[in-house]
Amino acid sequence: MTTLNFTKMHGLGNDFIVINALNQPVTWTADNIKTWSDRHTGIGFDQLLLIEASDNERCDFKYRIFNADGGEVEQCGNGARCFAKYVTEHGLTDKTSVMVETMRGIIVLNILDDGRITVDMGKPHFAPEEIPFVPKNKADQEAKVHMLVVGMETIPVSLVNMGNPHAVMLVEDVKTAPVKILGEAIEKHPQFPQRVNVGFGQVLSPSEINLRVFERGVGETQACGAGACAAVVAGIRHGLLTDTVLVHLPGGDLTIHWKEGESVLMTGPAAEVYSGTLTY
Ligand SMILES: N[C@H](CCC[C@H](N)C(=O)O)C(=O)O
Repeated sequence: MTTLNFTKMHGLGNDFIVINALNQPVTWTADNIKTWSDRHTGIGFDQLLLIEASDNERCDFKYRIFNADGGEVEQCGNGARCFAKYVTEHGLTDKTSVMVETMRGIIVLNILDDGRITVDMGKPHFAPEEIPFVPKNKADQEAKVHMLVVGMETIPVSLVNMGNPHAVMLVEDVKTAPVKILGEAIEKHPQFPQRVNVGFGQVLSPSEINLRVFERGVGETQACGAGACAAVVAGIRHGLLTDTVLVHLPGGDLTIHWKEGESVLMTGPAAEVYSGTLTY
């Protein structure tokens, strides 16, 4: 039998297990992750976060992210805040600004005096090949809003890569949005070769939105940091939002700041729940 020490954490109800590979040997399979993420047969989580050493001398750590379905992905905003809380409160660093190597590049985590964390999530990208998204034709290639054919419906979506792919749509009321049905259909839509995270945004004012996210490889989560960044960036690009927006997610609120040409900054809380030992 193999054992693994883990710590359960969450960012606004988007929940994780954090595994420190700096002080224990770590080997697993995608099937192990699927079992562990199950809320009946395992611990239950949306993503598994792995702490490793970075080969980049500018970085303090390497941070890897695995969805509940076992797939490794490029970005996790709520997870980044939990990562920052973990490495500072478990004695892995005494810094309050931590540079972390991820699959998509370097992110910077800043712990604030009030315990919240601001994450520099990097710059958004929009070109179809950067999402990635396969356009139907030249007009689709150049569009700012893509008309996605989903069954008998045509859904207008804005596409943003935050390190990971996001398709964002506007809804009248998040409470009645068909998140599961449309989320499932769009996540696996053939025009997204790496699948996609699907955001349902309701504009309340130029500085405030409601948002629900159906996450790639997971399903609807209580919150999605990268999804909040993607929704705000899309709203700003369409002239609907100002450069600093309060995002209300089912699990709580995030503050997102972005100006054209800059990195997206996300600020919010992180919580530790318990530590335990996996045996497998
Ligand atoms: N929950 C994460 C996003 C995970 C994205 C993952 N579902 C993907 O496949 O990209 C967040 O707070 O940013």
